[in-house]
Amino acid sequence: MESVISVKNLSKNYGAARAVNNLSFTVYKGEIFGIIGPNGAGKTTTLEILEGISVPSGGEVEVLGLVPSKQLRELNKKIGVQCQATSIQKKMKVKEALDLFSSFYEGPAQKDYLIDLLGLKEKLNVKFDDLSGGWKQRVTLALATLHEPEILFLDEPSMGLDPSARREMWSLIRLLRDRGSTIVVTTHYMEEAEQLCDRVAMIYSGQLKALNTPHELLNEGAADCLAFTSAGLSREYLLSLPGVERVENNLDEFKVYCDDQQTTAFHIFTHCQEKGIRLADFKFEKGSLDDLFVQYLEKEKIG
Ligand SMILES: Nc1ncnc2c1ncn2[C@@H]1O[C@H](COP(=O)(O)OP(=O)(O)OP(=O)(O)O)[C@@H](O)[C@H]1O
Repeated sequence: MESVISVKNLSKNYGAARAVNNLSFTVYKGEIFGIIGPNGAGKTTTLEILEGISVPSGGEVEVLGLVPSKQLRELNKKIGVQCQATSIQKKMKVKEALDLFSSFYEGPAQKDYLIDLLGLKEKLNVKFDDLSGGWKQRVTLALATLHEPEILFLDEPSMGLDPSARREMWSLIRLLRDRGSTIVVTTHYMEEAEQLCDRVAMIYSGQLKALNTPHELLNEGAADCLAFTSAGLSREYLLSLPGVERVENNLDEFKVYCDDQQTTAFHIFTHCQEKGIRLADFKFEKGSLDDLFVQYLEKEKIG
């Protein structure tokens, strides 16, 4: 596999605060690489260093064989960065924005192709500010892709989109990947990481906590859970059962994360039978990346 981004022992300090702390990873050509983490984890800072917008405090970064902080002009010809919707003039029409951005690039910009691919034809004469959130994201995606970048950087590309617009956005991102771009994407949405990304780096407090395919991350670490409703069971009782790692509840709705669903279910059923406690909507659920993420955060708090 060809490496297109190499990050070794990267750190970034803001005064005494460490936004990124000894981070190392490699991104391979043609993959959708996700960076996930809670607010303040260091996702945007990492992305900005890769894009050459921010200078690292320590470590080594190479993007397509270039050092972003020193070779920005060359890098900008090869990478695409999705800008925030707020950075486009509100009154500018979609067509005008596409023309303006195309004029920044020397080579033949693939404007017409992108208009077709992203279905922008019907919106060309609409002012940017009159577009819905989903359409704004499509336009900023097109603007970042006009020069057929080798790597496309997307910071929270589906932030604020409804579930159907989010799915459409994923399809578009996959199309761009299938056309040959490598995609680096940050996200808060674990479902997005699970559905969209080929590999995912989980970061917390600027440090890498896990890096793998979503499937392997789940196999390695995510606890499965039992979900049910019961007015007669307490959180304390459930936490006292062997093999139970965590209990989430909202009034009488419970999620019990455990290492062996069968055994834990057996304990709960036996207890409820003996005490005459009613259980409803009992389900065996697979762990998700969301669950895995909460597990990491809880371990971190305890540690
Ligand atoms: N320009 C700056 N000056 C000082 N501190 C900063 C600056 N930019 C980021 N930070 C701090 O660095 C840490 C990482 O911020 P960053 O924006 O990279 O996190 P993030 O994972 O992208 O968060 P979010 O999901 O909220 O966007 C935070 O504690 C943040 O407050």
